[in-house]
Amino acid sequence: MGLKAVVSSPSPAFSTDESGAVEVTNVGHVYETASGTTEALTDISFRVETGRFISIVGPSGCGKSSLLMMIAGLVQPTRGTITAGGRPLVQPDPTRIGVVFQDASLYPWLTARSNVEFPLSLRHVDHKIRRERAEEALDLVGLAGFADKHPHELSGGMKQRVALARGLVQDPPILLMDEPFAALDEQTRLTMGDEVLRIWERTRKTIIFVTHGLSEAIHLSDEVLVLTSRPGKLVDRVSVDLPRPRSFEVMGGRRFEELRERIWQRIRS
Ligand SMILES: Nc1ncnc2c1ncn2[C@@H]1O[C@H](COP(=O)(O)OP(=O)(O)OP(=O)(O)O)[C@@H](O)[C@H]1O
Repeated sequence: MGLKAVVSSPSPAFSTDESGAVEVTNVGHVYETASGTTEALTDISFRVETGRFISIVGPSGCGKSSLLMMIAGLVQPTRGTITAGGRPLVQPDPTRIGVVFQDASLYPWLTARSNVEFPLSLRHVDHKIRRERAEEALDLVGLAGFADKHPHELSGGMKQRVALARGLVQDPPILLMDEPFAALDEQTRLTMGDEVLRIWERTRKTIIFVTHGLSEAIHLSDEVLVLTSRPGKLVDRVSVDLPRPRSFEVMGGRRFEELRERIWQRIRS
């Protein structure tokens, strides 16, 4: 089986497996454009252990997406270093890091299956294996019966599931998600959050999730990283000490409110 299912409990307190670890050390990024320079991020350092679910929150424009793009190897930091699985990433490598963006970015002329297969076709993976892996990934995201549909035949939530399947198809130990559900209605968003948790508990990938939703960040994560406004700096790491599964009662409780308040205060400051 390509997409490894792990049956032990999620969120180990300590993991010696380095494959899904992410280490960001003194990272900064300055964009240089014709109209001038923008310092997006400054001096960011943190480590994420294998199998942890981390969210990144902060005001608009504080550099959350830039940070994720750097971890993915899509943008190079202008300062500092980033390692994934103990090694630097000088270019995108979907076998090490899968990425899911807000916009599903599916090819409209391809079926769901072919969209998911696409990164494997680029690597000239054998047709039969490609198909098997794509179907396995679609199954994992709950779209087993929809492989032959085209994007226009799918709802917004289903398109995001296809994008998630595409991010998972090469079974990377690390998955980066940049506001993946921001364009969805609230109900679909909640369902998708539960889906991601189910997949995370089954596969135990390291997940780094960017969101504007503080409740969403608390609901999903082991830890929430809080960035300040531009240039983004890491001002707090909030450990979410709520039991899992995060039931309706847990999410409506006093501790949840305390965590939300702390994160909100840090963002405002
Ligand atoms: N390619 C680029 N060229 C120039 N400036 C950029 C580029 N990408 C981002 N920026 C600038 O860098 C800063 C950080 O942008 P980024 O998109 O990383 O922030 P963000 O926290 O993800 O924002 P949002 O929450 O609104 O999505 C912003 O001021 C943005 O305008």
